[in-house]
Amino acid sequence: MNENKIVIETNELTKRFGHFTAVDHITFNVHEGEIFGFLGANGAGKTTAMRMLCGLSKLSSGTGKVAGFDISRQSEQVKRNIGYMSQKFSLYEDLKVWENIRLFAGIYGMKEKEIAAKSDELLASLGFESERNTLVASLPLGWKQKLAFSVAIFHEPKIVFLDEPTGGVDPATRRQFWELIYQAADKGITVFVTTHYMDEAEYCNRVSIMVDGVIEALDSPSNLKKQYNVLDMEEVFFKLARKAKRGE
Ligand SMILES: Nc1ncnc2c1ncn2[C@@H]1O[C@H](COP(=O)(O)OP(=O)(O)OP(=O)(O)O)[C@@H](O)[C@H]1O
Repeated sequence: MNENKIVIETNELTKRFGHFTAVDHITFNVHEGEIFGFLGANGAGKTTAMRMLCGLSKLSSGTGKVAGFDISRQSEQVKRNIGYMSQKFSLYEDLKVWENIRLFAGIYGMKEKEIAAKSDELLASLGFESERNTLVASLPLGWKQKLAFSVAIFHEPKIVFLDEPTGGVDPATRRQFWELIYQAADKGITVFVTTHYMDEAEYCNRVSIMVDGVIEALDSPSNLKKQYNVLDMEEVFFKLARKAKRGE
């Protein structure tokens, strides 16, 4: 991680839907190569904030920069420099494994030759060589998640945004997924990840915890545990999230 280089910065970032303020003046920075956990209870505003950071949703007020580009005025450049994996899934179920890789790499403007060489490498590193021609629909969920993540970083973006990437799989499969996250961070890719699993929060360099649209806490897991005088992130989260009015 390079603490001298900021790759995500927001200043009073806000999103309103009518009279309801979903994201309420949030301000924070993320460093290059950092694994940044973006936590909050259901409805806290994580997805809404992430969509603004990815250039997918207009800000109501405030400012933000991602990979050096202004998220309001340069949203196209933002999109070209990031990877995104949504909780609802980014792969086409009715396409084969290699067709998905080629499709997404093509969207990001990669050349056929480069795609062919890198997809062989990718399938080998995932141990998926024999699944090249398998329809994604028939893969187990944990495999789909690994493939979706690998596709999201195939074009080597500066930052990858992961919205609850490991929902619905067992702890061992989630740990395998986190191995991929660490490998990406080692290559200098910044990882911005939302999760409801507190064991995953422990794996992050820093985490922020959102409550009702506001960032209530932001620090490393060890500092947060000290600050709240508890033994694990589950307890930190519980202390903060129980204040939430949303979702009651
Ligand atoms: N398009 C919309 N119109 C009106 N309200 C919305 C819209 N999108 C989100 N909201 C509201 O904004 C709040 C924040 O939603 P958001 O999906 O960002 O939360 P979240 O923290 O990602 O929750 P989850 O963990 O359940 O995904 C919720 O109260 C939600 O109902």
